[in-house]
Amino acid sequence: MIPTTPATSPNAGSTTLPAALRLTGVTLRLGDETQQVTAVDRVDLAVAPGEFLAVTGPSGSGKSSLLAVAGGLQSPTEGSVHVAGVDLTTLKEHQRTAHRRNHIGYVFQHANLLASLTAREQLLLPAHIAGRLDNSARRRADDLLEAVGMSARADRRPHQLSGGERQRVGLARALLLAPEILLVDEPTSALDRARARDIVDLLAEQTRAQKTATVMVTHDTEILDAADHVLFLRDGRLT
Ligand SMILES: Nc1ncnc2c1ncn2[C@@H]1O[C@H](COP(=O)(O)OP(=O)(O)OP(=O)(O)O)[C@@H](O)[C@H]1O
Repeated sequence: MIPTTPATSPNAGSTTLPAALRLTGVTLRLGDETQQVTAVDRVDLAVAPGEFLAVTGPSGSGKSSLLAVAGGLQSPTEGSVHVAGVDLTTLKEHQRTAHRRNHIGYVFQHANLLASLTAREQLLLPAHIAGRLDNSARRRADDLLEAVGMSARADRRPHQLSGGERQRVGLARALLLAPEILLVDEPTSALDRARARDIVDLLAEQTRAQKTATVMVTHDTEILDAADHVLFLRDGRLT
């Protein structure tokens, strides 16, 4: 049986909802024996549904590593990572992939859209891959395109969209399969100030509307106010 843990979120302020994402004593060491780096160092973290957590810190502080471990893309050297009640570190590779697909949405730094697909098709692709491309997925895609203000451009391909519009599509795509957890990597690095504000406000709004447990890592200190909580990372340690 897969163990489950009903944890509450210690950094969730007034919320007492069980954490959708929980990292306990997580350490990630990278490199070989001659040159080893502790990229993530004994991190404890919990994020509840509808909570927007921002993690910031200097270059090399471990932000991307933390996100990779939280999303099950990298296994921690020590500690546990609970996603929707299941400890990823106890799963086999194929189980972890399936669990990730069902419970986690990712928003990447550069949207990572496929050049040949329209905005609507970008959203439908994860449903197709998951074998869930039905009428309800199509309706949800249209609703999400509307929510991120992209209905009028649903038939455009990435080269016909601005950087901000591509990020909006990337966010809508990440939300298509209604993930409990949304992991966001430097969403504003390719955007000007106005578009950066736009996308981070949209992230906050969608976190509440879709009740996702959202973790955003960013250098961009001007967008931190959109988050419910901000944690600082230095040398892999949360402060
Ligand atoms: N594959 C790897 N092998 C060895 N060390 C690594 C590897 N990947 C990252 N590191 C090191 O781990 C530490 C954390 O890196 P990470 O990329 O997580 O930081 P970051 O805060 O995301 O940095 P940035 O903001 O510059 O993207 C750094 O010291 C980095 O040099």
